[in-house]
Amino acid sequence: MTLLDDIRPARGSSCVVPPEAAADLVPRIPADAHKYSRGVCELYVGSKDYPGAAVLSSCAANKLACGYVIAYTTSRARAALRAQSPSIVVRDHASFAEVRHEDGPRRPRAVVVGCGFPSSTARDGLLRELSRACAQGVPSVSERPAAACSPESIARVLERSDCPVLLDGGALDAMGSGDVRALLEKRTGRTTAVITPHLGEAARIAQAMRLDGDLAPVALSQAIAEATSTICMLKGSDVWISTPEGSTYIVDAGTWALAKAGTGDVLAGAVGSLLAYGIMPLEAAVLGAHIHACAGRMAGEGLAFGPTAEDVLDRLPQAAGRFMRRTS
Ligand SMILES: NC(=O)C1=CN([C@@H]2O[C@H](COP(=O)(O)OP(=O)(O)OC[C@H]3O[C@@H](n4cnc5c(N)ncnc54)[C@H](OP(=O)(O)O)[C@@H]3O)[C@@H](O)[C@H]2O)[C@@H](O)CC1
Ligand SMILES: Nc1ncnc2c1ncn2[C@@H]1O[C@H](COP(=O)(O)OP(=O)(O)O)[C@@H](O)[C@H]1O
Repeated sequence: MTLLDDIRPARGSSCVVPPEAAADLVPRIPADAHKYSRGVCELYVGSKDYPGAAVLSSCAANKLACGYVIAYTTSRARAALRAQSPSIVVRDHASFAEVRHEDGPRRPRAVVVGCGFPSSTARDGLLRELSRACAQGVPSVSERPAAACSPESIARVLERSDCPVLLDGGALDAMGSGDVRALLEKRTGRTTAVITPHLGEAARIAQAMRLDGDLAPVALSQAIAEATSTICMLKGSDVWISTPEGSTYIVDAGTWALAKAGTGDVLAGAVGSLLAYGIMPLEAAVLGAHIHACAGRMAGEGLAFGPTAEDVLDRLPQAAGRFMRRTS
């Protein structure tokens, strides 16, 4: 039984989640909390071409509920993160697959993967670039563009992560792999994966899985959630959040101001943080979408052309606080 059960739509239908219902999901941090009890969020993000997505997603995770953020990323993103947010622990991209992820209280409680990994469209170009680079001398492992986002790499992330996993950006191309879908199907309850496609990524997933890509957003989100056994957060002017059981929750609190590069990376990190704190995947998706929408509205207040993703990122803590005040 969860708080959202009160408004759960019947299989195949949808409902709008009012901000009041989302506010009920905001956890109160206990007075005796410590950084590990609040949860470790690990992010395997960024690439040579998109270090910024690693910075935005990791900083977003650090601004919400979890107590400890570890970013596995490329050298440029590590340098940027050290400068912008020294409280985030940074490690080499390649070491994600090598390190023994801590057991006990220090174990990751959520993993975010794929923000800033090139999509299949972008990857075709990068692969050509890689072949050219290889002809001139092999690039360092951590900078190899295609390695991190291959279906095999995403499958390894799923196999190694006994915790909720959120897949975004280039990691979403792995939905086309039967092996990856088999691993996702084994995940239930707390470890159910969350995926965060925008409409373009959703169309690519639908094509790879032979679903009808022309469906309206609610039906498309439901079809993808059921076919991939995930909580699908389909991102557009609203966020359509569907469960593998076939219900869709709509967060319609956003603003055109969020239509700006990088705001999706902020959303991924924010939801990852809530998952790492221990909030169940559906609830984390709904609450994260509401906090993100509220941060977008706050950041856009009085601006003719809206804020940047960095502005939205900066408003996340206050946006979460607004939800708490709404209930008290
Ligand atoms: N600073 C950084 O490091 C940043 C890094 N980023 C990272 O870049 C990576 C690639 O992600 P991406 O979204 O930029 O490109 P991609 O996956 O190829 O899809 C784009 C194509 O999809 C289509 N499309 C249709 N509807 C759409 C919609 N509603 N919203 C968006 N697109 C829509 C449209 O095609 P069209 O329909 O026009 O043919 C469009 O050409 C990813 O890992 C991300 O994390 C970004 O976050 C930015 C900041
Ligand atoms: N017109 C809009 N109204 C409300 N929210 C929007 C609008 N356009 C985009 N968004 C939100 O902005 C975010 C964009 O995510 P995404 O396309 O993945 O961006 P990026 O990959 O550049 O980070 C999503 O959360 C989406 O719901």
